[in-house]
Amino acid sequence: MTEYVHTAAAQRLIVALDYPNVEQARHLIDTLQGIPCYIKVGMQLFYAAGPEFVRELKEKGYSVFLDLKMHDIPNTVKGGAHSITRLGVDMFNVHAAGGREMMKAAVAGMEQALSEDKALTRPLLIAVTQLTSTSQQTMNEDIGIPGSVEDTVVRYARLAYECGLDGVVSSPLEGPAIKAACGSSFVTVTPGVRPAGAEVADQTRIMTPGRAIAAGNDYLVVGRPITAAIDPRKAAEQIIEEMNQYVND
Ligand SMILES: O=C(O)c1cc(=O)[nH]c(=O)n1[C@@H]1O[C@H](COP(=O)(O)O)[C@@H](O)[C@H]1O
Repeated sequence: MTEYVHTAAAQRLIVALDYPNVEQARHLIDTLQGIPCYIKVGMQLFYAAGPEFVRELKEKGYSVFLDLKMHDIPNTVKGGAHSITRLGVDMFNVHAAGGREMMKAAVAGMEQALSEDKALTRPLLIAVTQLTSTSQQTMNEDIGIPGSVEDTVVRYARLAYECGLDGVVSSPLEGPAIKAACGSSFVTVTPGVRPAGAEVADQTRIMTPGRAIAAGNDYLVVGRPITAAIDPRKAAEQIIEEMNQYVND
């Protein structure tokens, strides 16, 4: 098989399979065949399709981000991280707002699974900071966290770093401040990506794919600009081409 033309860029695109059933998810996967992108399975699909579909994606050779955003007491999150790691995913996440003990418990659950099954590869464990749908006003007035979104995101990122996590989910806007605080190898996974002119919908902190990569972010999460496009493959390829202009390796 010939290698995909923009492999390095494609591997940094995480396509969010936000679908209600396996049939629709499989259809998109078939449409994207040959593009070496990451696939994200979130709550909607996982609660409908379960771990079996995650295994199917792994068998098809995809890198999988299981986005269940755990946020619970440390013991429960430890158990969740253990079960998720055993599934063999490549990336999963918890909410940084769960705090230090909860994030350390997630690391412990993951490490326990890795020590029990040496065939597993260590996944990236990522903390959600402030959701990309959250505006400054919502964070200050509804959630009740004072200050700027960027300061809050960086505070969460530092905490996640101290707890031994591999990176954070944030908007692409905060990527440079996170890297400055936690180092360039601390991974930034950034939803809130919208090609110029695309429907913004419920996202508030957004950037275009090219700018998000140029800002130094590692992975871009894109859902509806691909899944709701008339031609999803073309939409994905256009995003990858735009990313590719700023990818150096
Ligand atoms: O953890 C995530 O993936 C996530 C965090 C966040 O702050 N914002 C956010 O949009 N996401 C996810 O990223 C995807 C974005 O989808 P679109 O807005 O359709 O591109 C969705 O699957 C969200 O669940």
